[in-house]
Amino acid sequence: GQSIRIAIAGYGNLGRGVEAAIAKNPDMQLTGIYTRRPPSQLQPRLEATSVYSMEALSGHAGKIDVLILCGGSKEDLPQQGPELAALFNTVDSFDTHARIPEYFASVNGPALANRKTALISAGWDPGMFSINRVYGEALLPDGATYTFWGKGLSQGHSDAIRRIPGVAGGVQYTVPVQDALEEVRQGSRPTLTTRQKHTRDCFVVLEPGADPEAVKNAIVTMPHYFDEYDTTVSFITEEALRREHNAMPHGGLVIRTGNTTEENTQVVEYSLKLGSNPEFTSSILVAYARAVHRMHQAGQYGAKTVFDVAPGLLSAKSPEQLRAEDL
Ligand SMILES: NC(=O)C1=CN([C@@H]2O[C@H](COP(=O)(O)OP(=O)(O)OC[C@H]3O[C@@H](n4cnc5c(N)ncnc54)[C@H](OP(=O)(O)O)[C@@H]3O)[C@@H](O)[C@H]2O)C=CC1
Ligand SMILES: N[C@@H](C[C@H]1CC(C(=O)O)=NO1)C(=O)O
Repeated sequence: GQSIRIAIAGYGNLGRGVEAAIAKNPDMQLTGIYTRRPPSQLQPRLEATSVYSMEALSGHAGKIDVLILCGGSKEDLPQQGPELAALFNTVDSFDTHARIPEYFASVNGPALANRKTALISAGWDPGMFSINRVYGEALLPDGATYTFWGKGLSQGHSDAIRRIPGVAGGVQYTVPVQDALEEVRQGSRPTLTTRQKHTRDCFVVLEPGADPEAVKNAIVTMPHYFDEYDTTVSFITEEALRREHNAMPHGGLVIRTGNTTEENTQVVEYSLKLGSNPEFTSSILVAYARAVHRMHQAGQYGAKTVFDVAPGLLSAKSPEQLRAEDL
């Protein structure tokens, strides 16, 4: 049938990834990129991609089936999510876990009032890891769940660093504590605090004249991002950032160890090894855009999470094909 018309709001790592992911999905077409910067400033991946200013977006509501929000979770999505869910069916990757309940409510109101479908917090964590945490708990009620990330580049934490006054650029790597990972792998089901599972290493380029101590303090005390972790902050040049920190690999795993009887232990593991965090995340957002389009057509309005999406809706295959080929 008619291809699904996708647009991108915000053109950073995710925006570029969504542009690439759409090209891998023949049932979808990219109608345009919308940016808060002057459109002429952007070099889209694909020459043919139309770039518009964000102001043009409201006038284009009739030609977009799903708008994928690629802004930063720290400051962009809290404003753009609720605003755009009033006008479009949306998918976003909001990942400030502690704030998801309030964000869900802020998006649900405008989406319901305007009979739109808004999927929040898609991606891999939150997203695919969330689904596997729920599978683990539901399938093995007597057990323990562990999530480990990295070593890799967290886009959410890198975005949060870049929003600090005086910061010109920066990245954050998440490092799992090997001993903790080993303890879990040996099945001893340890109780581990946030601080015992990961450390965070930040590399920051300062604006001229910025105070390193003030920036370092703003990072290590940042609620929901760094305050519960042992965090290092290193100051580097713009040149070093470009040369040594332009790859965005990541990965991680969700482990559920449980007992179905006293004598039988079961272990479920879901793991990711990502060459590019943004491209993988974007590929997930595009698959969920297919589901959101179908959920909207079925009259399922309001804010949704990945817990509300039947897996079959993600696939380009028909239910009949899925039953015949993948069950
Ligand atoms: N749930 C999950 O598993 C995951 C979630 N995420 C989330 O995705 C969010 C976005 O990540 P990411 O795409 O890496 O963020 P970026 O920093 O690359 O982009 C964020 C926004 O900043 C603006 N921007 C981008 N580049 C520039 C630039 N050179 N100059 C000025 N503005 C710029 C863009 O808006 P505009 O075009 O309007 O200027 C863009 O939408 C993260 O904050 C994170 O929370 C990321 C990975 C996984
Ligand atoms: N949301 C994360 C995706 C994963 C990575 C992560 C971390 O390293 O803390 N937490 O969740 C991101 O923005 O990259």
